[in-house]
Amino acid sequence: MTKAIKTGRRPPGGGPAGGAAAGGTGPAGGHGAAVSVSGVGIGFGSFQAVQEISLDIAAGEFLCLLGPSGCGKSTLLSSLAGFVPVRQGRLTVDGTAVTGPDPGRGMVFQSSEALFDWMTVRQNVAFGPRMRGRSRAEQKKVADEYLGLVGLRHCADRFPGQLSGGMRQRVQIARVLANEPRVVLMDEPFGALDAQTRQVMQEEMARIWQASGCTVVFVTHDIDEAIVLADRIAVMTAGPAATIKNVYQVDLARPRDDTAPESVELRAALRRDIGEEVRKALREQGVEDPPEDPADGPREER
Ligand SMILES: Nc1ncnc2c1ncn2[C@@H]1O[C@H](COP(=O)(O)OP(=O)(O)OP(=O)(O)O)[C@@H](O)[C@H]1O
Repeated sequence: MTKAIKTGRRPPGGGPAGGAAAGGTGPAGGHGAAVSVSGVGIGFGSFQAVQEISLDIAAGEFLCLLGPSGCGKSTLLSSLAGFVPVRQGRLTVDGTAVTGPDPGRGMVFQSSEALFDWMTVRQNVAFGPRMRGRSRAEQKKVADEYLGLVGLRHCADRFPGQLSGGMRQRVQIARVLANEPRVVLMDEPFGALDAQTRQVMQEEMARIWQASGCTVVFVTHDIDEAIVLADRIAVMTAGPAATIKNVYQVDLARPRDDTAPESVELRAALRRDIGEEVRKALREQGVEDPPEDPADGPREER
């Protein structure tokens, strides 16, 4: 039986649910790492963006971070990437403290401008292996392997500017995976795509994740996207000093059926959580009577 279970504020670091290829091996034999976020606070100057964040993410798990705009999702992801130091608490990957960027933690951004426009698609994907001193033959082999995984081997000799937005995002994902990361951090990677392409990319992402065996931390505004992709969904409170409001286990068979009663129930719970936080933020901004249903308020979630 499938079910969605609210596991509360500080869940134990249980393994992935839903029968995914958790901890499996990818095309290059990679596998996910366990990520621990323990009592983490992050700030900028006098501003405390997030505080007391604790999450244990199992090796090979797909965790979605969901929350109102500006609550600190990207900030937490940037700290996991090693770009922003934490002020309080500790971040570890397989028990080793995160102290800076590392190729073992790959980041996929919302904008595919991160690609090198003057390089072909294959050269973009081969960039990491090239930097690591792999031979030309190995670079090509790895690039073609990951381009195959994202369904773009036929585009290897094209330039990014000759591809659609969805294709460019797939190249970005292949480029990150070619570094054989054990953790992939994704910051609204499909946020700039049209609805149809986004849906296709979500299906592709589920397949790529299962094939690669990576641990994924995926930031999104989109409740439906989180339900399609996640083993667990961590909902953040509104900032400043945002923290984890609730964590939901998504024990739904893959591919996900968004009309299943459990999906409908989970969507309602997530909308309620986000709605409460959006209304709280609006009240703090001086809006006296924010709308009851978040769907009537700012479109921070779907
Ligand atoms: N470099 C920085 N300097 C100062 N404040 C920052 C910096 N980066 C982020 N912030 C602040 O930290 C808070 C969290 O920002 P963040 O971008 O992490 O939120 P978010 O949840 O990812 O938002 P969105 O969903 O809109 O992308 C915001 O108030 C933002 O203004």
